[in-house]
Amino acid sequence: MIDPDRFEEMRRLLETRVKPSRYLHSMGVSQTAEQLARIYGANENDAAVAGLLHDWDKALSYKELKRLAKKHKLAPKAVRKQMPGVLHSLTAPYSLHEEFPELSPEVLQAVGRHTCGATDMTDLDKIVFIADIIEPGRTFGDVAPLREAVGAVSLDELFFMTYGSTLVYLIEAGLPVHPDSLDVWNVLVAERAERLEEEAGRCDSPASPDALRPRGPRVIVIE
Ligand SMILES: Nc1ncnc2c1ncn2[C@@H]1O[C@H](COP(=O)(O)OP(=O)(O)O)[C@@H](O)[C@H]1O
Repeated sequence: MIDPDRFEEMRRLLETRVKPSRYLHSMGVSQTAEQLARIYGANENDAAVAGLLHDWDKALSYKELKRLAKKHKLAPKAVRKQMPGVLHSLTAPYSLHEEFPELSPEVLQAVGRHTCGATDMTDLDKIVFIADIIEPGRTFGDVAPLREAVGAVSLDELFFMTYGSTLVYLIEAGLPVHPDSLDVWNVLVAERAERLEEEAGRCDSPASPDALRPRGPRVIVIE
């Protein structure tokens, strides 16, 4: 738990570290992540802190990011060379741990996964990833359906939609995609198929045993 005074200190340090537009984006991600955590029952303090600090390493040059990524073995050479834009998320847990040793592993992990995700995302990881895309300051891409889906669909479904939209965006823009992202996507597709199958098993589809039961209140079960 980061207390309000410490949060305020982190906020001020971020403001002096990154450019104004990045600072505003970070404030938007922090607030959006906190709201998502409230809606989906995750830790609001962790979400607000991870959202605030997720772009901490955007202040570093590509040269420095590549050096850190190589030092900590965070990305293969092809990724360091072809898509240096993803490196800030991978290096940030190391930089933030040095700067703020009290940050929990959960918060550091969510920061580290905010760009490319992972095959085993926690709810906090998903929340920070989604907040980065849908915070109010984001104007690019078609984020409206994602914003409309908040609270109307499960967190897993919202993350599936958000991850898919970032991949579509990258491909349509002719940009390279991190090689691990296809693994992430395939896990999300498989997990979603399981969820849909479970849901279909619970509702009155012709294939479900429920559909064969008599309609109307013929039997009242009192538990
Ligand atoms: N899976 C991915 N593979 C390769 N590049 C990606 C991937 N996801 C995002 N990017 C790119 O990485 C950069 C940083 O993305 P991100 O961290 O989401 O944005 P921001 O730092 O503005 O919050 C962007 O240029 C984005 O297009």
